[in-house]
Amino acid sequence: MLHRDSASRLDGPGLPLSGTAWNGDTAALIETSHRRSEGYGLCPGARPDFGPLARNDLTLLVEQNRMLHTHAVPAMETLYQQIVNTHNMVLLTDAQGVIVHSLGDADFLEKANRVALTPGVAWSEERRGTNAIGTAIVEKAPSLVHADQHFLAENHFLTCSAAPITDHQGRVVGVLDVSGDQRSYHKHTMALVRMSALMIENQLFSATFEHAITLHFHARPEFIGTLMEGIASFSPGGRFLAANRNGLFQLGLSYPALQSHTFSSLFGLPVAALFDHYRTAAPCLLDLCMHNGVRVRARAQLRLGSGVHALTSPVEARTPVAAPPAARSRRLSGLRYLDTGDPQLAQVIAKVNKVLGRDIPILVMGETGTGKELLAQAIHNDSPRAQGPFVAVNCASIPETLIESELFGYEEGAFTGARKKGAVGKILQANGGTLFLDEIGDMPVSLQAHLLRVLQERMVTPLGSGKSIPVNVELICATNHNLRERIARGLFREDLYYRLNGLVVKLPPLRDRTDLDTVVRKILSLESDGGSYTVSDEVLRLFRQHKWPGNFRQLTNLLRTAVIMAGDEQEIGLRHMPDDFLDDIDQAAPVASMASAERMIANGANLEEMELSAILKSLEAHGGNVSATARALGVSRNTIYRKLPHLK
Ligand SMILES: Nc1ncnc2c1ncn2[C@@H]1O[C@H](COP(=O)(O)OP(=O)(O)OP(=O)(O)O)[C@@H](O)[C@H]1O
Repeated sequence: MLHRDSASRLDGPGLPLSGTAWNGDTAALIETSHRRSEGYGLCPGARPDFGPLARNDLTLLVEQNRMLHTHAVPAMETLYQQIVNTHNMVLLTDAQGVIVHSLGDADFLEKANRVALTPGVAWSEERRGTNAIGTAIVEKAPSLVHADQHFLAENHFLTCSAAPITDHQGRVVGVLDVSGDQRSYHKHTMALVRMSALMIENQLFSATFEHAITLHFHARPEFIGTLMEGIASFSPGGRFLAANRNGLFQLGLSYPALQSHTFSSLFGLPVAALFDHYRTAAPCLLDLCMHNGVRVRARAQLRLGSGVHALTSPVEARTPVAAPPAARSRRLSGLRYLDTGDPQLAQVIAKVNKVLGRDIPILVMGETGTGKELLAQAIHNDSPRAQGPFVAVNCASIPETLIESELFGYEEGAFTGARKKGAVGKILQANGGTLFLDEIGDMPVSLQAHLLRVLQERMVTPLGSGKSIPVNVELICATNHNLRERIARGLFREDLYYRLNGLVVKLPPLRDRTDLDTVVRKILSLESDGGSYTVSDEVLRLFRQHKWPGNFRQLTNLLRTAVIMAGDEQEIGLRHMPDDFLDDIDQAAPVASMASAERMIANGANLEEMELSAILKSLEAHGGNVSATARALGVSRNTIYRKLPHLK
């Protein structure tokens, strides 16, 4: 019997895992494969002598397949433990079917050697006729070749189950196979091989996309973290990079089709919202709606720079947020980058420049998203401590019970649940560099005295320890609260306030900035990796009128989406704006239309032309939707059709 993968697609493309699910047209497949074998000039009765590779060539082969070998061996060993003493062996081949590694039962090895089931020997169809390895490569699907289904008579004593191992582009990079005495055939072997191949594929995927944002998702939360989960990777800017086999299946798109997608176009959320989600105290699984309307639950991992940061704890989540991709961080690195022509900001930068390296604590005030953290990072980068660490702690996102140990660290056994060897607190981690305490206004009052003591004594005493450690950090704090008001309400210690506010600077909200045009150009260039996108005059005018409650965060996300929407068009127009922005604009429509009407009157337009222009603009803003346009303008759909009959 030869079976090809025709598994039910209920749970995923590589599953279900029971051995009963293969019901392909096996006779036809065998026949086709046998015909191919004849076409290669092979003869069933022949005993071809295809000797293994010389030792040096085998070493080279293993080296060429180093990554596959490294990630496959642990899975092979686990698989072998399942079938030990069943007269079988586990084999790994390269993409051409040459055996790279093998593990086997001693009593079967002698027989296996007879037919050269050993490293260095090729098991492609061209060399050995119909066989599970070679046929899996040709068919790009799991294959089970049993007894006399093998083309060569000398292989009839074998039963072989093989599954191809593919990379993130669906290319076969190797084959995993279990071969044994045909009398030892077991219907579950194929399922085990398929599971192990999937495990290897996922390992390879993780290693390939080590420095990417990775989303683990499934419609059923209990499948996250299992072989069934979909995995998709994105660049730090949100561009789709790759998905594993189950990820492609759940997304319902091929790898080439996914190339033009982003995190936001696939999961309906800007990638920055992912960061924000994990800034909360106890991030739960994300609830996302995919582009095809299917709801999935998800967990994200951010792997930027060195090390893996699972976005499951607020502290871990914070560090990567402060570590944007290399190119971007360079451009956003210094205070000069932030000076884009707004006089209020220029003053902030001038003040900050004067205290750089003077050991004066800086308190940055400003609404959410005005760039407080970016300013703190720029101060650090321009300071004499630039080579030291920059450690950011968001006091609002760490649960009250954890903040003390996060900041001050703890000794082994300091409290129930403490890690075996204790932990170094954030303050000590920042030693020699800068400690950025974001949302300082939210720090619990009970801890404020402890922090004040550290700042005054410049010594940290980890929880549960009698030893104080000297510490040298530059402190920058940020808040969007009015701290004086909090002092009056007894929520913030006055003595700490005076210790923190060496220099107080206030970042202006985006709506008050006079350099919006430059800011937009800068963000567009960043978001398109140096591309030459521009925004239309009309969009810029609306930007100037908008209140921007989310400030830079909102503008950055909006332009990121708009760049993707614009694609090859270089000018971003209203039609590229997200719906929620247009809804806000619609509410401010009277102001907008009055401004354009004034301009048109100045240019000598008559009433009819102005009316037509208003309709066309509204149509553009509503993506050509006549009903929405009519609603926004307070006229009937018929009126629109009467004015623009070509729409009918
Ligand atoms: N001047 C700027 N130019 C370009 N992008 C900016 C600028 N300032 C801030 N941003 C972007 O806006 C987003 C928010 O910035 P940041 O986290 O520094 O703001 P914040 O004031 O600390 O926000 P929050 O109070 O919510 O923590 C980030 O993605 C940042 O890169």
